[in-house]
Amino acid sequence: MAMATNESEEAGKRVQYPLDSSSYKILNEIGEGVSAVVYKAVCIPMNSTAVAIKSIDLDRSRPDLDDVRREAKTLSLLLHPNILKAHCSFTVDRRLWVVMPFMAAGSLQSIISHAFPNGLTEPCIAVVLKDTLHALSYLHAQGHLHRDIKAGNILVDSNGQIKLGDFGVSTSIYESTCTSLMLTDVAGTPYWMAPEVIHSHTGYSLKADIWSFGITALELAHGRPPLSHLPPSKSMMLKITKRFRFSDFDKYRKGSGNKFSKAFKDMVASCLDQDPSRRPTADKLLKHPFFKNSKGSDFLVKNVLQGLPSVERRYKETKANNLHPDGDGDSDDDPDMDQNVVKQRRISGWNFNEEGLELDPVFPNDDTTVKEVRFGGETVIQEIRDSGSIGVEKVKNKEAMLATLNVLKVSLEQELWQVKFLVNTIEGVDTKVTDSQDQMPQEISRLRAELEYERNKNLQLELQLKTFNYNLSSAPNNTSN
Ligand SMILES: Nc1ncnc2c1ncn2[C@@H]1O[C@H](COP(=O)(O)OP(=O)(O)OP(=O)(O)O)[C@@H](O)[C@H]1O
Repeated sequence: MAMATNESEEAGKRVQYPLDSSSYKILNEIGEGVSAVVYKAVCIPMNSTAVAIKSIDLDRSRPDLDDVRREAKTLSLLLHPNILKAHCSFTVDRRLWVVMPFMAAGSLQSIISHAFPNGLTEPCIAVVLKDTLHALSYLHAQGHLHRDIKAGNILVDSNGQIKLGDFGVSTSIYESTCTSLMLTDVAGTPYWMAPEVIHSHTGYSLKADIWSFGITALELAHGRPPLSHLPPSKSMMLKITKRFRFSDFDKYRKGSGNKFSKAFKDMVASCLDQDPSRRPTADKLLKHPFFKNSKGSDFLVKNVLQGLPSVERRYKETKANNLHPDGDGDSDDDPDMDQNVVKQRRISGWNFNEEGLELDPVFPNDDTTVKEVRFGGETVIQEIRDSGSIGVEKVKNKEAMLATLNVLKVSLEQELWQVKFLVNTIEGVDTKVTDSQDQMPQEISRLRAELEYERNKNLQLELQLKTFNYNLSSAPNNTSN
């Protein structure tokens, strides 16, 4: 496939980056997406300038090829200091190489997951989000939706400069076949998707980016997006069936009620309005009091980037941790990582956290003979190891608890299925995606079975959510709207 672009502009001058792979020397792997690997490399004929190369597997992303073309086209037309513009792109065997400026600190997602697991402070969030809004305001003025706003797509360079990247699913409302400037296809990453993108019969428009922007604000504040403890399909369901309220997410972190300023909460809440027409535009958000005293990029360097390991080192550590969650990863020279590992090894059980709809790890204290399970602040199961008996204590609101636990059960079953699928894939058991004609029927029936499985689970889930919502609305002290 012949597909090559060369669009780089530096300091007002057009700079031609070479369109052949031999001009680049790959140094390290620094990230990976669904069907792409990102490398740090140098461009040899350009005084060995550092670049990032996103190498997209065209076979694995075949259905997304239009996205790839769209990304190249979109980027070639945009020029803004807060938008990451590719230097060039060309094909290498069955892969598309997109050569980009190297953003030395990597993505905000990689930064928070490594160094700020509980989120950034508000002044740091304001710096990041303000520049993201500048990029969004420009994009929207050009009639473009980004459609994948999230911390993983906000990149930072060593000077603390912020750039919005990854235009894989972005699109122009003017290219849409609808006359009402509305789109109808589902694109983006589930946790950050606006409800109308998932569900609406009437389509969605620029305000879908504003929803994702609000979710990104929460992601930066908490270290992860809301509902991310659920598998993606379920987070979508919850978003559709239950109004998402900022206060819901605020409860996730114990004692965090006063953690955020009124201005921050107000700004996020306005982005997360279920009604897209009531969400502010990017331009209006820029005038919000939350951004009034926003600091500059130096502040980010001092408070976030200083002391941060390189993006390649962070990626290596994350990969090692994912491969060896029991701590056999490459952590020899990092005491913080060792501590983490010790913690992970010492988890003795899980407590169900009703408010967060998730499991909290239990760290054993040395003389524990009693292992308890708590629900809604109450001990409901006490295991006394000496006698070997398990006692079920007070169970308040049994039905609601059962419905919630059933939702959790389905979630765990799905995760178990995903783990099995991964194990099979790694072991090479009948899960290889293949192009070969004679293996296609086998592949189709496998996919059919997978689809059937997902459909059944979703049906089950819908039923459970109905019961759950019914129980909530019929509870005597119900205050939800
Ligand atoms: N230009 C760049 N400079 C430095 N690091 C980069 C650059 N582009 C990407 N990265 C790193 O690579 C990681 C993966 O990027 P990529 O765009 O492939 O995936 P993603 O956006 O996280 O996932 P996906 O696009 O599949 O949803 C990023 O999180 C970031 O840390």
